[in-house]
Amino acid sequence: MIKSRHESDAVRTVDAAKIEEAVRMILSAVGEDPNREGLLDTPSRVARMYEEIFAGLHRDPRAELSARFHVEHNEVVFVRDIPFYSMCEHHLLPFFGVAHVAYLPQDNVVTGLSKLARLVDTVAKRPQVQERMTNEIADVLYEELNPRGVMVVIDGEHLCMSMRGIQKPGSRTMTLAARGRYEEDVRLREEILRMLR
Ligand SMILES: Nc1nc2c(ncn2[C@@H]2O[C@H](COP(=O)(O)OP(=O)(O)OP(=O)(O)O)[C@@H](O)[C@H]2O)c(=O)[nH]1
Ligand SMILES: [Zn+2]
Repeated sequence: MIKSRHESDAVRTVDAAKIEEAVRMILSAVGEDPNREGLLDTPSRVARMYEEIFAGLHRDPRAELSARFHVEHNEVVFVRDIPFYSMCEHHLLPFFGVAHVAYLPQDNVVTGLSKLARLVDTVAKRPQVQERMTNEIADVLYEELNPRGVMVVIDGEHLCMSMRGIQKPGSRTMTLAARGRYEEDVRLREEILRMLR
């Protein structure tokens, strides 16, 4: 079961003053003058930005799947090409791309299509690695909606591999997580992969 982080401290929000202080320290550590005109508002801007891009730390991904309804449909529901932006937890640089989320309903119970995109968003907006993000989306959907199967494919580009280090822009990382019927049945997985081609 995936827990929302800080469950015991639901009101905890970003400590803007601490981020501002840290940004000023980084600027001065890299040899900049944090007091020059162009940089004066940067620490508070960065604090607001972190509040936005790490907002998923303060949301419970399970709560995103609150909408449930019955539809006469027991075949696959597949939302593909959901754009996401996340932050690599090793370098605090963005990785971004698309997530594809499929599930096989149980007893005609489905969730709202937008809720799958909300789930991707909440899990992405945290310090992450792509593998864990893929697994968290699959686990939350499988545990909360109780479908017969779930499959998640993520296709991401990591700026820590593009703009620094090994410097391979355009390289893409694919990760896959399968649960239930998708874990057991290779033909079901192939059906999803065919739809992605
Ligand atoms: N498995 C995985 N690795 C990631 C992800 N994002 C970044 N990394 C890798 O994390 C690794 C961290 O390796 P380190 O050797 O500790 O850090 P580094 O010296 O900056 O490594 P280089 O990126 O090779 O320069 C790198 O190989 C990154 O490519 C991710 O989502 N999943
Ligand atoms: Zn990285």
